[in-house]
Amino acid sequence: DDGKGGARRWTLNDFEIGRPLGKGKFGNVYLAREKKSRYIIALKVLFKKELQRANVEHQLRREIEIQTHLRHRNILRMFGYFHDESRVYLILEYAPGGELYKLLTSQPHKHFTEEASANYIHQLASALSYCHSKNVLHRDIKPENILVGTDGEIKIGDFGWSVHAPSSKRETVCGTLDYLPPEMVEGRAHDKTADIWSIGILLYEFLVGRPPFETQSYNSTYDKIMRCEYTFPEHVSSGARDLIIRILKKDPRARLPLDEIIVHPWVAQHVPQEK
Ligand SMILES: COCCOc1ccc2cc1OCC(=O)N(C)CCCNCc1c[nH]c3ncnc(c13)N2
Repeated sequence: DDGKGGARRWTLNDFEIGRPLGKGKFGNVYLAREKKSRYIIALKVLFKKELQRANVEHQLRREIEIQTHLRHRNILRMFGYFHDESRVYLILEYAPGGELYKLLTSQPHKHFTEEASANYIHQLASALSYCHSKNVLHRDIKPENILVGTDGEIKIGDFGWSVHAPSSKRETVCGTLDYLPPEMVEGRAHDKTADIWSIGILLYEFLVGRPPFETQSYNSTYDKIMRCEYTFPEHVSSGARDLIIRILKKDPRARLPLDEIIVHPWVAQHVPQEK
């Protein structure tokens, strides 16, 4: 053991496995406790066969490399990993609040208050600003990948698609288009401004309860994203509309930069500034 805890050789024997926290694409996440320290963690178990079948081992290596080096209160820590003959295990910070989208759908009106939304966006923008300062893009920011820690702070979790900037990686866009900016929908080159777009989508979804371009079909969502066409329900305040309009610009260079999102008047009025 190198005493740093990060580089030591962990094995499954070092942990007591608790209840499942959720089922993912390539494996499940379990509550677990490291036996010696009694430290509670989340253990994500991935099956090597599944990873090989989907040809994502390189992506997982990149994700482990990235996430083990990121340190930010709003980014889910990855303390380390190990593997046996059939599985890869990720040792992760445990987020007791679970998935943010479950919190969103359990709200009485299916959307967060303006105060909660402003605090979440402030935390997301500072986490992304930190990632961008390390030249890391996230590229897959959606409520399913955001977890809730103790006393309600949020943690960006799944880094399944993060890459180093700039990138024109044309990974097959599986799943929803809702969070992708026009340049990624068209598979063109994208950079850090793609993450800024998805923060605008998330802010709209926190306030309204659904993403702005959601429709019944892939094609009509595609068209609305390309036309940047969306409307606000009347309960959304003018301050929140102003911020969203300044973020959801089709031209990536016109989008409000992260450090201006953090100090936007609508955010500042809801977030205690000493953070
Ligand atoms: C390649 O993988 C990279 C890391 O991906 C993840 C890290 C941590 C995760 C989930 C991750 O991916 C998504 C996923 O597997 N699910 C959808 C399963 C259930 C969601 N989590 C439930 C959950 C509740 N309290 C938690 N505290 C910490 N981590 C959690 C959770 N989940």
